[in-house]
Amino acid sequence: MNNFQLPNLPLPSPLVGSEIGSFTEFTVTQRMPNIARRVIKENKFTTEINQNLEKLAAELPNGYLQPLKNDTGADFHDWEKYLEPYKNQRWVDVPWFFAETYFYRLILNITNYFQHGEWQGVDPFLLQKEQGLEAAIDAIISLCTQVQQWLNESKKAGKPSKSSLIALLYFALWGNRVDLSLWSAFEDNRSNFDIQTQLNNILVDDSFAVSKLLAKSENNRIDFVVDNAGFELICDLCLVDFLLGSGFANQVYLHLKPHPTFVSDAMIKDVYATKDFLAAGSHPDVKSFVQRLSKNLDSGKLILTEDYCWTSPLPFWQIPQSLKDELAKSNLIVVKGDANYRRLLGDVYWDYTTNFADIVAYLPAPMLALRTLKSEVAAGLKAEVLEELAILDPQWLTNGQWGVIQLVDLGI
Ligand SMILES: O=P(O)(O)OC[C@H]1O[C@](O)(CO)[C@@H](O)[C@@H]1O
Repeated sequence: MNNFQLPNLPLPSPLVGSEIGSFTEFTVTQRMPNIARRVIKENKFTTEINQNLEKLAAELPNGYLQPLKNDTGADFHDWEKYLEPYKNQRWVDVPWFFAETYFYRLILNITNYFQHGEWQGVDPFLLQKEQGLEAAIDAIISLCTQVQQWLNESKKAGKPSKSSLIALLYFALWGNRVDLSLWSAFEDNRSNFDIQTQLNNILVDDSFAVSKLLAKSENNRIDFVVDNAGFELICDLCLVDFLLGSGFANQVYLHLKPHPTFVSDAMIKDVYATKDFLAAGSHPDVKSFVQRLSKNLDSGKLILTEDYCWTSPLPFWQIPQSLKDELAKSNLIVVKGDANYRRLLGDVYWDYTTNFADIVAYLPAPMLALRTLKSEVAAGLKAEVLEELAILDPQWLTNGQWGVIQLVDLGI
C-alpha cells in the first residue's frame, strides 16, 4: 500500500455556492431547491413533511444550515461531528460537497426515512429511478444483445477480448450522463444516444491501459464504487457481466449507498429492483443476462456491499482504514460518476492540468475514474485540450457532454 495518506500536493480552496456565476452557485441556489420541491410533488408525504421540505428549499439560497434532529439513523452521530465546523453557516458559504451531501441527508431526516412509522425506508426518489429504467428499455435490449455477442466471441477465441472490454467501458462512461439530478436541470431523456459517436468527447482515454492491466492476471478482483441506478447501473452490470463471463475478473464487488442520495445513486435494493425489472421483460438476450446476473450473485462472484462512508461528506482520502484495507485487496477500483470524482479530488479548485496521479496518490490499489463532467472540478487535462474546449464548448465542465477515462496505477 502506498505510504501517502493525502494528495501529495497542497490543497487548493473548496468549491462553494457563493462563487457568483458558477455552476456550484446555480446548483445550491436553484437546482437543489428544485430537487427538494420535486420530492414534494412526487410523493404523498404529510403536510408537515412537505412544509419542512419547502422550508429547506427556501433557505438554500441565503439561509443557514439547519441542525440534524436525531432520527436514529446509523450515521447520526457521525453527522454531528461532520456538522461541527459548519454550524450556523450559510449553505452557500460551506464547501459545496458538504452542502450537497448534507442536503440529501436532511431530506431523509425531514421525511422520517430512518424512523419507525409510515415513511420508514420510503425512497423519496423512487419514482424518478423507476422512470429512468422504463425510458431506457430500447438501449437496454441492444446492450444486452451486444454483451451476449461479445461473450460468445471471447469464448470462441478462448481469451477475453480487449476491444469488447473497451467498448463496455465507453458504455459505462456514457451511462453516467444519465443521472437524474442533472436530468431535472437539463433534458428529460439521455439514454438514447449513440455511444460510438461520443468517442471524440472523451478528454482522457486510458481504456487501452485498463485492458492491458486486467489482461495481466486471470484472478482479478475488481471493485466498483457505483454511482447511479437506472440505465447507468445496467451499463455497469453489463460491464460486470462481461468482466466475469470473459475471464477478466473472477470476483467483483459493488460498493453501494446505504440510503437514498444524489437523487439517483444506487443502493442494494436498486440492484435487485433492476434485476426484477429486466426479468419481467421477454427479450431472450435480456433474459439470459438476468440469468447470468442471478448466478453471479448466488455464487458470490458478484458481491453487493454498502457502507455509510459512501454517503458521508468526507473526501476519498479520509475513508476509514477498514475500507481502505478492503479496497487494498482489489486489482482495480472503478470509481463511477461526477460526485465520486469530486470526492477523489476533494472538490477543490485544482488547476485542470494538475497531474491526476499526484492528487489520487492515496489509494491502496490501481484506480479507474469513469466520469462525465458535471461540475467545475477537473485534473489531468492537457493545456491544448483546454484551449480547444474553451472555444468549442464553453459549458464543457458541467453539461455532461464530455467524459474522462482516467487510470492511476502507481504499481502498488
Ligand atoms: O451522478 P453523478 O455523475 O455523480 O452526478 C451527480 C453530480 O451532478 C450534479 O448533480 C451536477 O453537477 C452534482 O451536483 C453532482 O456532483
